[in-house]
Amino acid sequence: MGMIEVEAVARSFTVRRRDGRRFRRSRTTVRAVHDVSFTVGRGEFVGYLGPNGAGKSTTIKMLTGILTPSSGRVRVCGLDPSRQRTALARRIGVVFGQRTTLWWDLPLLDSLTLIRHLYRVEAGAHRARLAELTALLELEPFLETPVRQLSLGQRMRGDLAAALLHDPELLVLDEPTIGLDVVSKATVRAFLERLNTERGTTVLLTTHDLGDIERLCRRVLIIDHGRLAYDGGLDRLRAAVDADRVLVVELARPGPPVEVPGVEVAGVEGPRQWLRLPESVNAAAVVAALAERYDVRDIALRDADIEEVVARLYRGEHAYEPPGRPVAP
Ligand SMILES: Nc1ncnc2c1ncn2[C@@H]1O[C@H](COP(=O)(O)OP(=O)(O)OP(=O)(O)O)[C@@H](O)[C@H]1O
Repeated sequence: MGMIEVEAVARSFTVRRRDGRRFRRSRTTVRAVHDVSFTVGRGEFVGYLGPNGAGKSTTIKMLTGILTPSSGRVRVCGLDPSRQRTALARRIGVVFGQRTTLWWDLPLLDSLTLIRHLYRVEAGAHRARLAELTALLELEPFLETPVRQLSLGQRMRGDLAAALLHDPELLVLDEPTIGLDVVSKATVRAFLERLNTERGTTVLLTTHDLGDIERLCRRVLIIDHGRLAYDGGLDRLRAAVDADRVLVVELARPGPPVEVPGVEVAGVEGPRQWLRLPESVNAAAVVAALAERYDVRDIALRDADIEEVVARLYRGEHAYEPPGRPVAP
C-alpha cells in the first residue's frame, strides 16, 4: 500500500465572471487538476513542482482533506482524506510556508504545548519529542519568545516542530523555504533530510526552490496545467529533456565549426563555440582531440542544470508519457 495513492483525480471550480455589462454574469469551469495519478511509497522524499497556477495547492488540499476531488480516488495513510480528515490529521503533518499554525501572541513553547491537546499526544511522549525537536531544530534560544517576534526562519523551525510533535508518518510541505535566508534554508533542508533518512518519515515537498529539489528529492512530480507532466528521478528528468552536456570552447581566433567525431556544434560566436556531447561520448577524449587539432584557449564543460531543464519542460519542449498511456494533446 502506498502512503499516498492518487488515482485519476480531477478537481474543477466553477467561477462566476462578471461581464462588462452590469448584472450579467457568466460561469466558467476551471479545471485545476485533471486526471492526475501517482503513488508515493513509505519513506520516499518526493518533490511536487510546477509553474504558478498549475494545480499544486489544489492537489495538496485534496491530500489533506481540505478539498474533495470532483472525481477519482485519493488515499493517504489508507484513509479517505475528505471523509476521515480528523483521523488523518493525527497521522500526517502539514506545513504551509506562507502561513503559520502557531499562536501569534504566545511564546513558541506555549504553542508547542497546546498542540499536544489538539492531537491528544500522551504527556510523556510529547515531552520526549519536544526535547528532541528542540535540539534538532535549535529552538532553545527562542522558546520563550512570542511567535510574532520570531524571524521568518525561526518561525518556520517552530512550525516544523509543531507539525512533527505527534510524530506523523507523512509530512506535507508547501513552500517551506520561501523567503528564508541562506542559513535558515540550510538548517531546514538538513533537518528534513535527517527526518527522512533517520526517522523514515515520508515527505512530499512543494517548492519553487530548485535548490530544495536538488538537495532533497530523489523523485519529482511535475504538474502543468493540471496534468502530470513528469514522474521520475532527478537524473532521468535531466536525461529526458537534454541528455547532452555542453562543452564551451574558446579558440584562439574565430573560425568555422570544429570537427570532432560524435560531436555536434550547436553554436558559434566569434572564437567561442558550443559543442553538444551526447552521453555516449567521453568528454576527456573530445577535449584531447580538440587540443590536438585546434588552438584552444579555454574549455569548460557545462552540465544541463535542473533549472533550465524544468523551464524547458514548462515550455512544453518535452512531453512526458506515462508508461502505457499516451498524453492527450
Ligand atoms: N477556490 C478556487 N476557485 C476557483 N479557482 C481556483 C480555486 N483554487 C484554485 N483555482 C484555480 O485552479 C488553478 C490551480 O490553482 P492552484 O492554486 O492549485 O495552483 P498552484 O500550482 O498551487 O499555483 P501557485 O504555485 O501559484 O501556488 C488556478 O487556475 C487557480 O486559479
